[in-house]
Amino acid sequence: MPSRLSDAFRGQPIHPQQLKHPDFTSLQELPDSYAWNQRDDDYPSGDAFATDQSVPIIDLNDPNALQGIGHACKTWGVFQVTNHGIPTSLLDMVECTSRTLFSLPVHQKLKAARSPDGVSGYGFARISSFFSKLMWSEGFTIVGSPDEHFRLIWPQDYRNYCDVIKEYKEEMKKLAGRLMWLMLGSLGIIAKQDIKWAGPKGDFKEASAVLQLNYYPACPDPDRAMGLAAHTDSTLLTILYQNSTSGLQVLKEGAGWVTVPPLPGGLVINLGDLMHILSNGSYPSILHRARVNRTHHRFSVAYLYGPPSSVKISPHPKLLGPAQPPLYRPVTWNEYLDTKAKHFNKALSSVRVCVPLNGLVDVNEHNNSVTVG
Ligand SMILES: C=C1C[C@]23C[C@@]1(O)CC[C@H]2[C@@]12CCC[C@@](C)(C(=O)O1)[C@H]2[C@@H]3C(=O)O
Ligand SMILES: O=C(O)CCC(=O)C(=O)O
Ligand SMILES: [Fe+2]
Repeated sequence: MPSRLSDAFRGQPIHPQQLKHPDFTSLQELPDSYAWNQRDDDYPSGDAFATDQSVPIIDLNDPNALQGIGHACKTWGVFQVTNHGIPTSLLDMVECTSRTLFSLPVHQKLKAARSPDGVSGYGFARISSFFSKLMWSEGFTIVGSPDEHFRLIWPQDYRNYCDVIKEYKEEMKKLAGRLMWLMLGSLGIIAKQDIKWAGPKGDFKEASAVLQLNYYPACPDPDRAMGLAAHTDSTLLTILYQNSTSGLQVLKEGAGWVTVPPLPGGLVINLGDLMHILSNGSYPSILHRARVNRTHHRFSVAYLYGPPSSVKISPHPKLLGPAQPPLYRPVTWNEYLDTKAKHFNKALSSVRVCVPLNGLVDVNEHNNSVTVG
């Protein structure tokens, strides 16, 4: 099992045909390979339902933010934050970098193409291989430093772009650490020593992260196209910046697909599968997708946040008891990414512990170490 994030997909290369990239600007109508039918997506499709429910908005300066976050995590698995401390100028600069990158001619972007078994670089979303139709989007994944790839794209002036990305990642890391403590606090986990990997200062210094730049070109037939198909993130949490064009939708039980409207200066926080595991199933990971727009391009930037590569995430001992056995076996982020690359939306159930009728807890698949009587 590879231990570095950049090697996560060595065993699951993407088929070369899925790496070909069209020039979206030259397409006047939607090619059949991009036209989705309901059966191409496993989940309820069509327009977002008319609903009066909306994703919670939490003001991080509010003294009641912790309670609000706890409620949002339990009932939604997603919320938006304001007063998060990330300067608007930095959000603008990242959007501008992304806009400049995706506006380049395809042959230029392909100089930094993601390799079939790699994580970093330009290409389709990793989940594309699970769908028979193509997604109306382009992505650029950054693991560690963007230098190597940006130098291939902008040989003269890559440094300024790299600096923007580095600053953005640093600011996101601080915010993610803060959100981690709020989420953990809302679960009743408050002591620094309860999460060893938070480090001596409790700043989650060794945490891992991946930055994903997404671009959704304007689309001649948006109702039949799909920007990014329904998925949960494999992360602990994801901090998503979206520009002023809406497109993000989340699936809420009882309400269907709910659009998450862009909030000026706001950021969307998605709970990922690892947080679901850590909370022993009490916080859901949110199923979400991105739709596209007839006249407007859309950009989003996802900061995908997980534990240090060597750390196994498991249901937190503070949440367990005789009546609350662990529902999931321990996994590192890399092991989970490998499982996700094989099983996609069945990944969570494939790391779920089987609870037989005799009350003994056993674990399925690769792990044979946990038996709780
Ligand atoms: C660390 C990762 C999470 C991610 C797969 C990846 O290796 C790098 C890209 C991430 C992303 C972004 C778009 C949606 C997603 C499902 C995908 O296909 O690639 C996520 C992956 C994930 O969270 O599992
Ligand atoms: O573009 C969006 O709104 C969603 C992006 C996303 O889900 C992701 O990058 O994981
Ligand atoms: Fe996502």
